[in-house]
Amino acid sequence: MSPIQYIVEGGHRLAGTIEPSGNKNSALPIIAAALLTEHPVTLENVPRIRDTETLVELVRSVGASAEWRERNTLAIHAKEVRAADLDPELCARIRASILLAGPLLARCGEVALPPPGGDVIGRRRLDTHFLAFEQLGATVTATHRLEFRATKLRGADVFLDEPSVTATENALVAAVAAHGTTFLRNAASEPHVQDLAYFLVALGAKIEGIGTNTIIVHGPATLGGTNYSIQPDHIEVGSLIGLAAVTRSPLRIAKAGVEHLRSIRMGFERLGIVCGVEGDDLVVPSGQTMKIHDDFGGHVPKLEDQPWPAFPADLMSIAIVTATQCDGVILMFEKMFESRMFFVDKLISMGARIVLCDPHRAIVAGPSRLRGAAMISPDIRAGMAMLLAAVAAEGTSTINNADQIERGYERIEERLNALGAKITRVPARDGG
Ligand SMILES: CC(=O)N[C@H]1[C@@H](OP(=O)(O)OP(=O)(O)OC[C@H]2O[C@@H](n3ccc(=O)[nH]c3=O)[C@H](O)[C@@H]2O)O[C@H](CO)[C@@H](O)[C@@H]1O
Ligand SMILES: C=C(OP(=O)(O)O)C(=O)O
Repeated sequence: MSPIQYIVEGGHRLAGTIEPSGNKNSALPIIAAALLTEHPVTLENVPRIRDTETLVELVRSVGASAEWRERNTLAIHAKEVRAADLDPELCARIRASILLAGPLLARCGEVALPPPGGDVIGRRRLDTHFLAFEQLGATVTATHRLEFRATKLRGADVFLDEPSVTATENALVAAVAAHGTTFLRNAASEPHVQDLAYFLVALGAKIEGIGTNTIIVHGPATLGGTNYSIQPDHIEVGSLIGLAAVTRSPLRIAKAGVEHLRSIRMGFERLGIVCGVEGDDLVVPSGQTMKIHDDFGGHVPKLEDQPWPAFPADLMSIAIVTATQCDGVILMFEKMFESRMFFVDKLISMGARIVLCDPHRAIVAGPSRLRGAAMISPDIRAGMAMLLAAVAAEGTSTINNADQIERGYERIEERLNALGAKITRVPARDGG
């Protein structure tokens, strides 16, 4: 695949209706969990993005069939699987390759995985995965490969040392195959963790406490096949709210999955952006005040991310670029990842007024006029934040390494152009 560059002519107002794709971070664990059953599974509303394409290649490499039926429908049949010879290069492309550990351990009794990749946004520990697998009766050896072995997985009362999303997902899948009841305490409860749990229930698993931080699994389940539709991507919805705000454009985000948007809407409301709900559509009117709400007594407010149901870490970059267009001062506090904020340098060179206090905190003072610039996308969300800045800026911007954006957002230039943006997608000339 040749590297991709976006050339963006900024300053155009947008309008119209856009539907979010299926949730990337649901699709990935669900595709991996389809390996748990020997019966056919059909998944609808699967985002056709680089991360899902890579995981599909990995799923095929362990002996399952995986065919795209329509653009976003994926049929998987894992009649037989072998947990051997996973391609290190494919595993290193995505964080989600670690999600093969749970289903392959359950199906094959052992698995050796090359280390996962994913966004380079700070240290990404796997200790919580190891803790959960060990408590479920597996032995774990982590050297240049991650090796998991269990002749029999046993239900256990597991207390996760942090509510890690992918560790909860791996533990949940393993618990479905384990003998006895498992309690997963201090579990992550993000919409994608819930989506995976509902998929497992559709296969025949018995799970209580979905959406809470104590998940109870009664195993082992006798699993069948299913047809399952992936939920809309709440992170994409948040990105589109940011897009509407920075371009001062009216947008309707159709089929937005509004039940999962409370903390996201609350975060944007702090920036003076208020969305309406009509059925399952989210409406972002133009004419927002874009005035940052001070804390009581006129104190400088802050927006911080935390595990669900709080404001999600994957929207922090989008919130920062949005705040540059709002009137007032706000502290943006990225609590979870230590390298996600460095991209603000680029926003500063475009004219934004931001002080990066340390790797976790940035003060944004707005509004400021952004000018087009040459950028390189470091990760999915910073890349999307740069795209928002470029669409809002005066003049032309280039974003190299746009492949990163396409790891998480499907046909984004085509879909934003349909709203009135001017983005051209070309092979990068300088390899960036
Ligand atoms: C494929 C996938 O689903 N990736 C998502 C998943 O990654 P992933 O599952 O890798 O992320 P984790 O939930 O494990 O943790 C993310 C980071 O937050 C830290 N942490 C976590 C919990 C906590 O209470 N305190 C804390 O500081 C962890 O130490 C880690 O550095 O969840 C992240 C956090 O929502 C998202 O950014 C990723 O998009
Ligand atoms: C960090 C992300 O993805 P991953 O965990 O797959 O790298 C993301 O979706 O923002």
